[in-house]
Amino acid sequence: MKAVLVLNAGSSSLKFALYPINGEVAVAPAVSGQVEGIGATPEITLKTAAGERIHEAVRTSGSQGTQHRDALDHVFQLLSAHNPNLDIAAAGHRIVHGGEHYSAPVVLNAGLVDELERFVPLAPLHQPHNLRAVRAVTALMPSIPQVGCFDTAFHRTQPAVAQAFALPRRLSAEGVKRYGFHGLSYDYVARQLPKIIGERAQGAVVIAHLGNGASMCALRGGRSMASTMGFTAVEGLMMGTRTGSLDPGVMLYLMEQKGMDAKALTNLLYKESGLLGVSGISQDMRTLLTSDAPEAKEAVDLFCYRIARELGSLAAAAGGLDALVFTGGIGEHAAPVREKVAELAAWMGIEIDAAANADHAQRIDAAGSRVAVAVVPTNEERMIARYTADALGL
Ligand SMILES: Nc1ncnc2c1ncn2[C@@H]1O[C@H](COP(=O)(O)OP(=O)(O)O)[C@@H](O)[C@H]1O
Ligand SMILES: CC(=O)OP(=O)(O)O
Ligand SMILES: [Mg+2]
Repeated sequence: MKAVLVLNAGSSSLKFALYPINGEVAVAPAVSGQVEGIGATPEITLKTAAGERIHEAVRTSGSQGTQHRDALDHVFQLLSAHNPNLDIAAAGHRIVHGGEHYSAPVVLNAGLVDELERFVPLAPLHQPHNLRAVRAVTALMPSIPQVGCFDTAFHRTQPAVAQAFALPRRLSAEGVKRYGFHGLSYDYVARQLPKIIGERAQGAVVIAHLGNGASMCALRGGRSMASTMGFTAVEGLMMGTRTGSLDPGVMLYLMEQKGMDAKALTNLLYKESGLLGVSGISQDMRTLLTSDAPEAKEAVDLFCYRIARELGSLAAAAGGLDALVFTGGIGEHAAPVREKVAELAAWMGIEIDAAANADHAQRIDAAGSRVAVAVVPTNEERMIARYTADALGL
């Protein structure tokens, strides 16, 4: 079987897939799986080409970086053990930050990978793992071409005003501006929408990508108009372990009054905050939704409140609201989160059907809802496979 290998390293997950190619990329992967729970207790799930399901713990310890590395080794081990006849023609990678210059998928080489290393400080939970995956493939299969697909690319259609910070011009000229992330996910979901919400897909749409990393995107005519994430993937919504938007004055206070340096602040903003920090219990929405602790409820309530607040802001950027779409691990699976957001956004004409929501149905809006509400499972891997094949002319 000739196939494209897709690797998607998220902050808490490593998703992978093998898409057969036979003239064109298959719609469904022959083999797929993910390591979940990186940062806590990672477990790998693999669906083999024979339909067998393998689920096991990833032997690892230590930091998130070590866990990502062990997860990647485990993926390669399982893939080669279960696919002896595999012919990998190319590899496609999710690369979270492409900066100003990479607004389309690119064929990677060693020099380019070194250049993309510059963005590690702007995406410390992702970029190192994305680039490690590229280097690991080079070491194992030096002759296969590799393509990088950027999370930031989809947002380059945003008007200049949506990408600007109110900073002095010299900093904006250096590229200190809002980039936006989760673009592969928004791209995939936007392409599904016409089938699900009809012509409203061309109107004012807000997609909420709620995973361990979480952001929202306003779209018009299927193109990105604004996003909650900015220069880095820490702006915007509250996330699993990230603060989301924070009064910059808090950082000045922490530096001046508490003597915190950049490293300590990075840890605080990216790793110790969000659902984990507020609950003091877990970064995992599943754990919080089943906990009786009041701190767990407070964390979930804040998470939903922030989404509802940003929804108002993004509707302003899109010039209205015809549809709200949920995706990502939490968006696809956490009915109570969707319910709470809908309740807070009822004033915008959003009303959901409780039974459809509990079933995670594709359309969850109630009959009288002015705004269409949908749940669309994302598929960043499919997007990467397609971009990789296109970039290489496979
Ligand atoms: N059944 C579920 N109910 C509630 N939350 C879930 C469920 N399944 C997954 N999640 C949440 O989804 C998050 C992971 O989302 P995902 O999009 O896969 O993460 P990443 O941002 O690492 O790509 C987990 O942290 C978990 O909180
Ligand atoms: C950009 C980002 O936060 O990605 P993820 O949700 O996969 O962690
Ligand atoms: Mg993700």
